[in-house]
Amino acid sequence: MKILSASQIREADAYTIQQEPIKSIDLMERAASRFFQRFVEKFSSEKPILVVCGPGNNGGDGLAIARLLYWHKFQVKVMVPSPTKKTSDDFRTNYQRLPSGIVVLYPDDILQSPQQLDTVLVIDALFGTGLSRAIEGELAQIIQVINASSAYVVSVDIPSGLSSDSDSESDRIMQADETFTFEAPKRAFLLPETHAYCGRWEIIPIDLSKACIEAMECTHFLSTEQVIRGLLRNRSPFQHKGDFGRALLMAGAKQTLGAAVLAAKACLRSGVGLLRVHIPKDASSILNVTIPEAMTWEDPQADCLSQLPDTEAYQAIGIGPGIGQAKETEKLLLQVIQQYRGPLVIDADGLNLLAKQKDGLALLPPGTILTPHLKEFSRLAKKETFGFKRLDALQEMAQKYQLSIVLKGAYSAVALADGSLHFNTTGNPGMATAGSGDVLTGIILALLAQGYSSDQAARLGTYLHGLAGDCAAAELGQEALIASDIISHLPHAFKMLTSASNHI
Ligand SMILES: NC(=O)C1=CN([C@@H]2O[C@H](COP(=O)(O)OP(=O)(O)OC[C@H]3O[C@@H](n4cnc5c(N)ncnc54)[C@H](OP(=O)(O)O)[C@@H]3O)[C@@H](O)[C@H]2O)[C@@H](O)CC1
Ligand SMILES: [K+]
Repeated sequence: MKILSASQIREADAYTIQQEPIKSIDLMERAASRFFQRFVEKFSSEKPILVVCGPGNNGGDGLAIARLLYWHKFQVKVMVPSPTKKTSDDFRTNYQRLPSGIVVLYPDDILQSPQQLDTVLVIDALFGTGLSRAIEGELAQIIQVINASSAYVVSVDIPSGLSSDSDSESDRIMQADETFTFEAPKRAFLLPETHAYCGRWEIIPIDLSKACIEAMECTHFLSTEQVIRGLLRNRSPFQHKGDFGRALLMAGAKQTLGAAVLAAKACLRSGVGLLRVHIPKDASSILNVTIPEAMTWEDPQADCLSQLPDTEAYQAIGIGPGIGQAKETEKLLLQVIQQYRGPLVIDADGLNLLAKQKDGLALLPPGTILTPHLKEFSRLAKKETFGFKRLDALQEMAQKYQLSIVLKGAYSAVALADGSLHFNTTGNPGMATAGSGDVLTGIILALLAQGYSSDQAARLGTYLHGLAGDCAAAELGQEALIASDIISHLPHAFKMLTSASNHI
């Protein structure tokens, strides 16, 4: 699914108005009535509602929503900007259409007695995608008092003050409990710094022109179930284990063999034909007992990995989980990068060792997959960035070095060599636990060995990892979830993807 920028949405609005054709005010009515339909499915008419409206079309939506609620017996008041403020045409039309029974308040009425907010549900229609600067004055104060109150907040299109495609001033953003957004998700919903402002969000379709949206050039996408399903290959009855690839996993050091075990189990649970694990000396017995399905290759050293095994026989290599940062291991990583010609996935200390090199990224073969979390990404980029700037840096890195990079977190962002960014839609906070990243490496390694391209393996692997985590959390809760639970739910995740549709 495409994630449109604010200007692309404006373009789609304008195209729809012209081509459908439909008047702007009628498109606003359609948006308001779709919002209203969803709102009444979720909320009863018992709680009084305050719709806070800004001067533009988001405020116009708010006024139309207030009218529809009033007609359906909700107790509703509206707040509009002071009369001296400039308002949009469609705002004014909907202001004129407001039934006389609706009480109209001004910002001062609320600022003078903010305690009234504690007993209402607020519908936030102050600013939408037309926000062009930080909010100031009375409406900034309104946001602050609503955030300080115990009001439940449902935002129209986007939390007011949150810019959909660029960084925003954090003290002037409405903190929504829910956001009903029109037609397409907004980028700010997916970033670690801003996603919390939206609360739970959902898309309200308003039938903008499909032809227009399809024709739009886009760089940001949501990895929906439908898209991911299209990536997963069917198995034919005549395929044998040789068809599903041989993978080599280089993982573990003396104190961190668990990482090797987790990555290896996840790899085997993700469809690989054969797996060999390169581990430190004397660790074979542990691996043989915990994962009898895996073969091992023992390094001459007992503390860390130091020597390159014969890599010829493998379709893909995964390196990093638990390997530590010993000098010998650093040398080994560089040998792998420079000598191996198949696809690679690099994680954890593999990334940290890479970040230590002067220009480590330039050494990577095109198509390599990196799976950093935020801190590892900063180390690779050699600078710390935040919000949209981090996203830009991610896109730039993937494009410049022709890599697939999975930036892990809520809505993990998968940046591909073609400059596109794909936000993952599965996963939950229970997965922020030790070993979770090792599991992801194992899954991606298995997919690479099976012949998935690196951009497919990065997106599909990230989705499956999150989906298995969601299955585990549904059964066990988020708090008790450990990385092994993600692995044990991988079969459910694969089955869900190959059976009936459940996720967005
Ligand atoms: N037909 C359509 O297009 C549809 C649109 N829809 C709805 O419209 C919303 C977008 O509407 P919008 O473009 O009017 O922008 P919105 O965010 O309401 O207001 C911004 C206005 O305020 C101004 N302004 C900006 N920043 C400011 C600030 N910090 N402090 C003070 N003022 C500021 C800015 O004007 P400026 O001063 O920059 O000239 C602008 O006039 C969208 O989110 C959706 O809800 C739906 O109905 C579907 C159909
Ligand atoms: K809003």
